[in-house]
Amino acid sequence: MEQGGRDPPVPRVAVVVFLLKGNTVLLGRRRNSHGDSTYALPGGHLEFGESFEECAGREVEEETGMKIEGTELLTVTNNVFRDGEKPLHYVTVFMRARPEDEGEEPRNMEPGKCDGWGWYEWKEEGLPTPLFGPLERMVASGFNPFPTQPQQH
Ligand SMILES: Nc1nc2c([nH]c(=O)n2[C@H]2C[C@H](O)[C@@H](COP(=O)(O)OP(=O)(O)OP(=O)(O)O)O2)c(=O)[nH]1
Ligand SMILES: [Mg+2]
Repeated sequence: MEQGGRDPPVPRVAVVVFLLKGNTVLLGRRRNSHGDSTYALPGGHLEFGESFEECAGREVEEETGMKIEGTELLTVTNNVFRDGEKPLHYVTVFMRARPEDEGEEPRNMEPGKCDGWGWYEWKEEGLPTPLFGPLERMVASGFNPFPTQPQQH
């Protein structure tokens, strides 16, 4: 049985990636029983024995065909979804990374799960709507996935 369908249900670990290019992030419109039609980051379930960095690289490649580098941990959030058939609970690990090849464009490798990928500026006017709940809450909290500029002395 799929772990998410366990009875009683258990929290699962997801790893998702802010893939950064210039001042944009990569988002795709979800096709899924929860968060359907909302814009979300590439990512998925942490597999047994995997590091966060390995999971990030694997999920981005599976979903977009792109290889990533400079993968770093940003933050973790706790997310309960009640919009689908069954409630789901994820501890979501947010990473950031850059494309290995900045000139490469993402491909929609899993068209059943995503309508397609695009680069969006990380500011309220630049982001598509609706955003996936966990992402929406991060925007609302003022979270910035970009590296801060080194202090000028
Ligand atoms: N893809 C994605 N998942 C997110 C985000 N925020 C967040 O909390 N999650 C959580 C809820 C998702 O159900 C969970 C797993 O990601 P997913 O739904 O894309 O799973 P998937 O089909 O790619 O998983 P997999 O079987 O390929 O491992 O991660 C996000 O921005 N993007
Ligand atoms: Mg996914």
